[in-house]
Amino acid sequence: MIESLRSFLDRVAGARPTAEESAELAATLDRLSAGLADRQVSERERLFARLSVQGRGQSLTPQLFIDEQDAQSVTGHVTFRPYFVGGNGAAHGGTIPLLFDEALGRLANAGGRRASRTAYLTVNFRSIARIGNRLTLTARHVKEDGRKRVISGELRDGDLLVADAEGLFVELRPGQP
Ligand SMILES: CCCCCCCC(=O)SCCNC(=O)CCNC(=O)[C@H](O)C(C)(C)COP(=O)(O)OP(=O)(O)OC[C@H]1O[C@@H](n2cnc3c(N)ncnc32)[C@H](O)[C@@H]1OP(=O)(O)O
Repeated sequence: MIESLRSFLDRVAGARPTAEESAELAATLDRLSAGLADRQVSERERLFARLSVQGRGQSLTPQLFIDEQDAQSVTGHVTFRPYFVGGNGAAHGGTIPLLFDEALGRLANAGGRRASRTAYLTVNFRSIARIGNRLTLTARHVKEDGRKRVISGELRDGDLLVADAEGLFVELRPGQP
């Protein structure tokens, strides 16, 4: 279902429907939304945003496929689809930190470590992330100091460095949301 939603969003991003077609589509979408009105459940019960599902079952985030992961590092790949275009064939700048937050956050909480949240995330944009290109993401656990975990990451298009990032993740205290 989420994959169909992603494909639809890609088609919307690439299309220029007529006013009449837009109105028809809007009516169809409103009908689909109404169909889910009776199926609203708590966050825990939803399919959306689950770590166990590839791409987290979430249409918001660029779909990150994990190739290898242990407690110290993660390697994966991602292709920014048409939905993520910012302009001129490049992914929207905001989607790169989104991807890093997802990847670095996963690693920060991997290996039996207790749950943490992003305190800061610094991203350097080195070259554009081209829509449709398969990019490689690597992240590694740099250091740990009490509740603080520093994780770094790189996004590459072949040998070309697209972006690099550093995040601080702070372990949550019991009861901290
Ligand atoms: C597994 C799922 C994959 C996806 C994961 C994605 C993760 C996320 O995106 S989480 C959502 C985004 N992040 C948030 O919403 C976090 C909002 N902020 C908070 O909740 C809190 O500020 C939080 C938890 C980060 C830190 O607060 P708190 O627990 O009170 O820590 P606090 O006592 O202030 O600081 C702890 C240490 O971290 C340091 N620190 C905290 N924030 C920062 C910061 N922004 N920069 C530098 N240092 C910081 C403090 O200086 C302190 O250091 P020390 O122990 O050496 O004195």
